[in-house]
Amino acid sequence: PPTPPWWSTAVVYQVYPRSFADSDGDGIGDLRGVLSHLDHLAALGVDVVWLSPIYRSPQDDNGYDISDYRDVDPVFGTLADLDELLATLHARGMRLVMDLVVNHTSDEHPWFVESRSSTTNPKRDWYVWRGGRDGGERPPNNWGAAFSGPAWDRDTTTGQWYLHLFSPKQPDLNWENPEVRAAVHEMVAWWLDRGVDGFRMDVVNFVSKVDGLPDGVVAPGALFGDGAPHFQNGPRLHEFLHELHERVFAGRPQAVLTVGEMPGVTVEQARLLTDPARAEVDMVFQFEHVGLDHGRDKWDPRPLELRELKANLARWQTGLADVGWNSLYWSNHDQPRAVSRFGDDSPAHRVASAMALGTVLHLHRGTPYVYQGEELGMTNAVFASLAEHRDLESLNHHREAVGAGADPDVVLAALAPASRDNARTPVQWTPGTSAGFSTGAPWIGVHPNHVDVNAEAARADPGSVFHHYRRLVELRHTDPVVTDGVFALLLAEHEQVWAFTRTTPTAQLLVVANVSSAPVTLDGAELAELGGLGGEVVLSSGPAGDRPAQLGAWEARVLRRR
Ligand SMILES: O=C(CO[C@H]1O[C@H](CO)[C@@H](O)[C@H](O)[C@H]1O)[C@@H](O)[C@H](O)[C@H](O)CO
Repeated sequence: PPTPPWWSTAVVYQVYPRSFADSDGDGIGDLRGVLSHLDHLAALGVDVVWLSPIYRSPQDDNGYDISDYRDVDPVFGTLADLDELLATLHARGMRLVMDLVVNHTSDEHPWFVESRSSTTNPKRDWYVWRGGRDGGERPPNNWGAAFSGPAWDRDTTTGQWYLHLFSPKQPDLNWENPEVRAAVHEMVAWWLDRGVDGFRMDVVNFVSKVDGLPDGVVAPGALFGDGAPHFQNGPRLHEFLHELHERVFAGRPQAVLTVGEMPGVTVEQARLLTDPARAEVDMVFQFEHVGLDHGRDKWDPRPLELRELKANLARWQTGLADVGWNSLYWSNHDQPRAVSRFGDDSPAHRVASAMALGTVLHLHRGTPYVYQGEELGMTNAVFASLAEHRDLESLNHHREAVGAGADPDVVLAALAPASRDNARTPVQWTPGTSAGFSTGAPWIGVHPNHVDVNAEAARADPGSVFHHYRRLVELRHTDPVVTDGVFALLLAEHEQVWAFTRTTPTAQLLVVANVSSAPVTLDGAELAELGGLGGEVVLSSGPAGDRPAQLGAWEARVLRRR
């Protein structure tokens, strides 16, 4: 059988540089800050660092708006710092995955500066320009942007409209133009020549838009049409990804990891996108499981049903069992903190629930991604005012909702569980000032619970979330069942227990976790379905001792069956 790709046994750690560690006291994390904490990552045992954008950027969307792809923004450091980080990671046997943001650039990127300068500029067609409706007075279609408002802005220079699925300072590139794709290929090759080991591709399934850019459906009460059906997973996506693979990744000395961030991608599409025979991407970030607690939208929460969550991840497991590969994540810089959203972040259950969530996710089949601070059980922010928020998505939503007549306090309350700022508070290294993140004033508030929740305390406590995650990483590195075992969900209807097996021809692991804050006793039928709770305990977050049918609150066990 073909040798499995290196990343099939890897665990990826996501660094959001702005909030990881600040080395120069300006209150903003930077590359030397990452360098100064590599011991932490090495102790955790992770194999790959995914670095959110550090490129030159006006920072309208914290770096996801790039004005120079081949340089590092001074707020994060220099190219030399990045080269040093890359060399140091490699020397420690770790790899570096960069963020590739090429659905759009910054409006301050020279490409766009040229493109907007005149309708005859050679780079005009590098972006998506249209005349507009009603003699140019109204946008070309009714699409809304991801960060509120219309997806089009009218440019004063030529009076034409340009498309921006995100902020007006993030104009979409026109991937229909082969010059654009060639420029992207060259830039990606430039980074690979510098030795980077892969790319997380930002909203890469948005690059192919449907011809004619038709209007979207306007949901009841919505201000704009939903353009997603016309720009997600578009008609030429597979072609563009395969071309990028063939032109840039194929035949490289280093085996490159590629993961496509793909809101709206389905299992069926992922079977094609991640099929090695099709040479498109290695894995995708799907969004279904991080949308189960959304009502109308992310600001309209609805209760999360465990059965739905289990069933969703199981569907991706079985869907990619014979072809392709899954990525596994609870959170990232766009999602609330895992323990607050899926666990119980009260002092009584924070540690156990963080461990249980880590256990069930890391024992699924696929490549796990750990978001900075998840290994410490960091929790959602506790902002008391709008002034403490920083993320344009949250601030724009508040302005738009209040502008449409909503009560400001009600909207502020809706930000609390869902805002991306929850993931962006500084990493808590110590119980000291600013949690050891910076000697200056942090760009966003440090969580007050850092006095207890911090890396220093976690590293010193063998029973901490940190050491549980370290053991999960170790298990993935040492036990082939974790990478290869066929997944089978058990007790699918149980409202508290998440149980499944991973089976190879010669071995089997049973994973069983109580993902609730109340103890649970399994009845005879349930125990029978599990084949009992016996077996060698490979990993457990609960108290030792033989309790054949009980699981404490948030208790997780990994048992070797054979
Ligand atoms: O799907 C995306 C794309 O995110 C990527 O693309 C965005 C634009 O580059 C960027 O803001 C994000 O940080 C990056 O991860 C998010 O916008 C998501 O829908 C939203 O944040 C959930 O509320």
